[in-house]
Amino acid sequence: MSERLWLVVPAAGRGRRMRAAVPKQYLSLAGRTVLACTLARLHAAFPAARLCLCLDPDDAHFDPAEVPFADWRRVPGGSERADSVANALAAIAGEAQEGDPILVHDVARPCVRVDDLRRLVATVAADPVGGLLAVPVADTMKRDDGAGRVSGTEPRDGLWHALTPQGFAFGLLRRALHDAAERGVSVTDEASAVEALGLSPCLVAGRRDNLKITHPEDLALAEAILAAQGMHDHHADRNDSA
Ligand SMILES: Nc1ccn([C@@H]2O[C@H](COP(=O)(O)OP(=O)(O)OP(=O)(O)O)[C@@H](O)[C@H]2O)c(=O)n1
Ligand SMILES: C[C@](O)(CO)[C@H](O)COP(=O)(O)O
Repeated sequence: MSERLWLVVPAAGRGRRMRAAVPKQYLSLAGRTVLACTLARLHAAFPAARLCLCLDPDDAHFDPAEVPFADWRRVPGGSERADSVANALAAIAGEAQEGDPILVHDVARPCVRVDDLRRLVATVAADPVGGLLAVPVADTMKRDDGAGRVSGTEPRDGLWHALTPQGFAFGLLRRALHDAAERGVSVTDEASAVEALGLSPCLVAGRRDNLKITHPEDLALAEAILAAQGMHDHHADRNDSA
């Protein structure tokens, strides 16, 4: 499976909400960078996959030594996350087959577990549309009134947090992102572009500790999660990157 698997890792963001001196993918985590941690997890799960790493063309922090994959390429990021992913798909258009599985995973999600990665790939490989890792909402959800007060409580039955990775066939995903861009539909994940085609991706229940490092407090959370995950995945990562 992983021989023909393409991994697209959007890593061209500026990390504005993190308010750090460098983009958040280059902050230190578990003795490495966030980027190195995330790529190590992906490589532990899919060592033979082909990696498209979306980077800001002006990225001055990237170190190619942090990439454990044998077959990888750097792809210019775009103005939005969806543009970065679309650029990656355009970069492999001459090699990828319509049905090739594309797995898109945020570089900002270094705590994803190898088991979840492999379960998602196996599930979407057998699904006619594709799908995403997600977790059911566990908190009561409030909508604000724009002035810092509650305007109402949203029903949470059937509500999920979309995570990554998200997996779809190359042809479908490229068409979905192109159509969304053509129609001016803003999408913040791959699944919403596929939904805009009228399709329904499958939800694959994942772990709640698949945190997206977004705000300053998230880095310490990620450190604690990786420590709590112990030698299992961490050992696999270390073995992988040794
Ligand atoms: N033009 C962009 C914007 C984001 N990303 C990537 O998409 C993922 C999710 O985006 P987000 O968490 O919003 O990262 P940033 O855009 O860097 O954060 P912010 O919105 O706070 O600036 C990240 O891995 C980020 O690097 C990307 O590849 N290209
Ligand atoms: C793709 C994603 O991680 C799913 O939750 C999320 O949509 C990314 O959003 P961001 O604003 O680009 O971080």
